[in-house]
Amino acid sequence: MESLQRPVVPILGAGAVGLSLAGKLESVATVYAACRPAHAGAIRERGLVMEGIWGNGTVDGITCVSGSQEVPPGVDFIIVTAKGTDTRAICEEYAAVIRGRPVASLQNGIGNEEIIAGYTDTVIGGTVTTNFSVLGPGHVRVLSESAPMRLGVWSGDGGAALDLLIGVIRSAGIPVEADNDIRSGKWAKALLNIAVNPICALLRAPVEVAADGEVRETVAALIRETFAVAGAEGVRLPWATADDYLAHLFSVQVPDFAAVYPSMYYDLRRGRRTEIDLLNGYIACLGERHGIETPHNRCIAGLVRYAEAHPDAP
Ligand SMILES: NC(=O)C1=CN([C@@H]2O[C@H](COP(=O)(O)OP(=O)(O)OC[C@H]3O[C@@H](n4cnc5c(N)ncnc54)[C@H](OP(=O)(O)O)[C@@H]3O)[C@@H](O)[C@H]2O)C=CC1
Ligand SMILES: CC(C)(CO)C(=O)C(=O)O
Repeated sequence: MESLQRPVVPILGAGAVGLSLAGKLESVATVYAACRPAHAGAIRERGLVMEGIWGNGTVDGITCVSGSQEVPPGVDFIIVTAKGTDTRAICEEYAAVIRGRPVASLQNGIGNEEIIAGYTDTVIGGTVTTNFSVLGPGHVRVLSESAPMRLGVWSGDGGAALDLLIGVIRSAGIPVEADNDIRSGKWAKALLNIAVNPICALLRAPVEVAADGEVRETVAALIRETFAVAGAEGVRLPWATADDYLAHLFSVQVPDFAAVYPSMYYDLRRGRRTEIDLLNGYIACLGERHGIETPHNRCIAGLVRYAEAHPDAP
């Protein structure tokens, strides 16, 4: 069957992550990238330009689309890489493509899979611990891979879809592992984003700032509060205590990403909404529900919301 040899994969919300993935998957799959017109125009004209650890060069053969009518029926699986603030809107826009098909999310934060599950039965949760950025229209850069991609069935009868997805991603040369508790996996990835994304966005600094003597205690407090909330939610994190995770953060993750800027930094720089309410804002909200104090997460979420609302502030 042709689709088994060269699966058909729409990527919804193709920016830094989605275009990089499209560029990599193009060698093994037929890729449709739902992206903005500026990216589509540049890619149609001269291909996708990639640089960094996923390869340097120009990738031809990605089909850019601007609506569900441009995607053929019966796709193999869909990957969502829009910001969490756009998940519902892009699912609505591509509902006809999504319905009845397996859909994977590679987004950060908590809550995307629940939204996607409103549009299809089989949802695959995912995490990607690599740095991606957009350098210009149809031009992306990939840096600093700290852990393999992780994918696991979130809902539905997704075992076969998960195997296919992992096989395709692996054959494209991307390190990937199955995760049999992807709910915890999403929280485990969110710890990194809760720790560094808002701090780097507000301070306009790369990830190394998280280890600075003036900042480190705030990062530690964000994580301690998150562990307390995760415990109340019954989430089993891979680290027994907040201090165990903080040791990993400061010895592995911050050094791995020291020189790069997280996605939230680019959101604020570009005057876009951030994912703060799927990260620190979400922890503050859950903390309130459980009667757990989360002053640091509440405070930093408020600062990010202020910065979102005042994009021209010096
Ligand atoms: N960047 C990174 O290093 C990493 C990011 N992530 C996560 O991956 C997700 C994506 O992040 P990232 O790639 O950085 O974000 P980007 O903003 O670079 O990419 C998302 C793209 O989707 C576009 N988009 C949104 N809605 C639509 C639509 N309806 N049709 C077409 N295009 C649409 C956006 O356009 P517009 O901006 O105009 O709305 C944007 O170009 C986030 O959840 C992020 O947290 C995870 C790991 C690493
Ligand atoms: C891992 C990291 C920090 C990579 O940039 C990320 O997830 C993000 O930017 O949102």
